[in-house]
Amino acid sequence: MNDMRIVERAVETRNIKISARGVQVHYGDKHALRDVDVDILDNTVTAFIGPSGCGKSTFLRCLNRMNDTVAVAKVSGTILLDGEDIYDRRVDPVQLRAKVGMVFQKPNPFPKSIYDNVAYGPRIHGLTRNKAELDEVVEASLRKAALWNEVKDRLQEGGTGLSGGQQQRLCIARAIATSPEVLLMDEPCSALDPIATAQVEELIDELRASFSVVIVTHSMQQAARVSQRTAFFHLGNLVEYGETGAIFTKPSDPRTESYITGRIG
Ligand SMILES: Nc1ncnc2c1ncn2[C@@H]1O[C@H](COP(=O)(O)OP(=O)(O)OP(=O)(O)O)[C@@H](O)[C@H]1O
Repeated sequence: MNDMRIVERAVETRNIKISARGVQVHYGDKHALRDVDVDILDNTVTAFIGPSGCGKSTFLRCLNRMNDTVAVAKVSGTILLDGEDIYDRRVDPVQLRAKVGMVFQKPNPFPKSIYDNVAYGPRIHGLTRNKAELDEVVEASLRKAALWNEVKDRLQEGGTGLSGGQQQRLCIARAIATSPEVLLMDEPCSALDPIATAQVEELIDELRASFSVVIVTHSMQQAARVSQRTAFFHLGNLVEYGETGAIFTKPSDPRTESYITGRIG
């Protein structure tokens, strides 16, 4: 019986990709995030939900040190990626962001060709040795992002000339071209129509085979459709975290229940 418990614990430990403890964020005097503890699992889609201003994006941005770029932001606590402290002085945030990629709310392709958008990360991180290898990475990333068939004959055309949904898939291809271990998505479908949204949701489900995906969403239907784990934030606190099905069907905190039934929002 004891042996059994040891085996179960070992499996759980191996599956933790990011472990956050006591994370606090201040923007000047504003205490935006309070004492957040959470373990994010590998090969899992984790959704962050909660009312506007509750700190979802703030916490997401802690996970690849994007808050470093906000002068007034002060982050404390511990965040481990595979057991390594990402806020350790020796960690280069640019290298970290290649491992923990990010896709933003509004598609933001660079004013470069479709090819160069995807090749950008592998080039700056020196991930390929020659043009043939780079071509392979570009093609593989565009295929994973379900965009290859639509753009393969116009790779030298500008990325900004694509439709909104295609641009967002191009940004996903750009983010996955550096072979990240975690992909952070901040409301990735909010600028997309229902068809493009469905394509990106399908893609998210496929991407979890390769890495851990964390998505901030205002849509509870989307959280229920794409995620296996859900974290509910309220007024800077992580109120409840667990299996998505359980959070939506039998939340344990009354604040979660009020939010998912539409009483607070
Ligand atoms: N750069 C900033 N400077 C000052 N305050 C900020 C900054 N970014 C966020 N905040 C504040 O921190 C709190 C949390 O914001 P955050 O963007 O994380 O919330 P959110 O849950 O993602 O909201 P939304 O769903 O509206 O995007 C809010 O009160 C917000 O006003």
